[in-house]
Amino acid sequence: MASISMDEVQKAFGKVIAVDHLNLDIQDGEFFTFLGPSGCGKTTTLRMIAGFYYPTKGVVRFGEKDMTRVPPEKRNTGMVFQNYALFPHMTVFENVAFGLRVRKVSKAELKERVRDVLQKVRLDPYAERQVSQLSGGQQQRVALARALVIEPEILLLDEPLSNLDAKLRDEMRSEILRLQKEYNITTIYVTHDQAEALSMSDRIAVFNVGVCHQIGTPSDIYNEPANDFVARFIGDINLWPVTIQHVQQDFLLVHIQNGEDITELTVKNTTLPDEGDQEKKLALSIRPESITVSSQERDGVNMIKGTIEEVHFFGSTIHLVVRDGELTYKVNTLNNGGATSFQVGSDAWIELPSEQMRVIPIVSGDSS
Ligand SMILES: Nc1ncnc2c1ncn2[C@@H]1O[C@H](COP(=O)(O)OP(=O)(O)OP(=O)(O)O)[C@@H](O)[C@H]1O
Repeated sequence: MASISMDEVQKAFGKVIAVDHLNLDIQDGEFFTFLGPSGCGKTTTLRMIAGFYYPTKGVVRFGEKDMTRVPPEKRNTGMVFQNYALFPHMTVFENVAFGLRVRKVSKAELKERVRDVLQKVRLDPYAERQVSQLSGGQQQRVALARALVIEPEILLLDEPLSNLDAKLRDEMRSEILRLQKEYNITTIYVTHDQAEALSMSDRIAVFNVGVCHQIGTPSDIYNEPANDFVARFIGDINLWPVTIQHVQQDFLLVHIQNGEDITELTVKNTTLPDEGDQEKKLALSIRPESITVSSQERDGVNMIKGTIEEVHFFGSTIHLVVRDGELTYKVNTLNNGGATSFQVGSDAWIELPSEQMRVIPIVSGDSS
């Protein structure tokens, strides 16, 4: 096993800065995900860890060892590529054995190690099949077996499930997690799929345009997004430009513009961003499931009367859009029977709990 650190890493391709000022510490045995939209620098970062690219600036370490300019074959990393990169006309056995032959492992040991890993990925009955005769999911398992057979210290997975249909993807997610725990191997997983990242990872790094915006556990990232980019990229969210009117010991008084009017809300003080970030433009954020809704009149702090504009029925949950003047609120509520009283055009009382709202810096130039 190995820990990985990246210290002030930059990678430039000519004038394109693919990754900048990257600082990461990945623990031994951790399942760590790089998440972000297309072109944000995830693959470039993974390739710097694999050694396919060397950084333009900064240092990459495995444990205490400086690996910045060590070639890939001397790194002991196993990589699974998006398109699997298998040899289609070779058998499953030969594909998996390839890395061991390159490493001049004895015949007997090779046979044993390939058989063992094929069993672990549940492909032993297919050892003599040609790869071109396998399904997508089976090919994915061959790619995993090929990466694992060399007993790497670090497993690198680049969007490994993106070519599979939804059902197979679910199956392979569990399979990858099972193997990762069984081998107890430090794993880096690249994806643009937030559900995949949230459900699989110990920790996630969220990237956009070459910059890492936040590193944290799935619940940190979801519940306490560092800025509007992270908030918007992960899950659904209500976001409005906000001004802070008054800071009290426990509470902030904030204003959001509602057409010509102002909506005044009370927010728990602990959600104020760090001092440096308070210089930036700020947004108020709250998840749709954190807003409570009733079709009965209610009183209370941060209670808003609105009109239901949209109702989307999902079975276990109901998603509403509630309008008050120029502002709309996305509200997700559990279907507990009574929820059928939510009709388009009828009144609704929504409450924005003060401890569920966060004031976050706007970094993406768009807070709508
Ligand atoms: N070999 C290269 N030469 C020039 N530019 C590159 C090269 N590789 C990547 N880039 C650029 O660097 C940026 C980051 O690319 P990267 O492949 O790391 O993104 P990504 O997040 O993995 O995207 P995707 O999910 O689409 O694979 C992009 O702007 C890309 O065009």
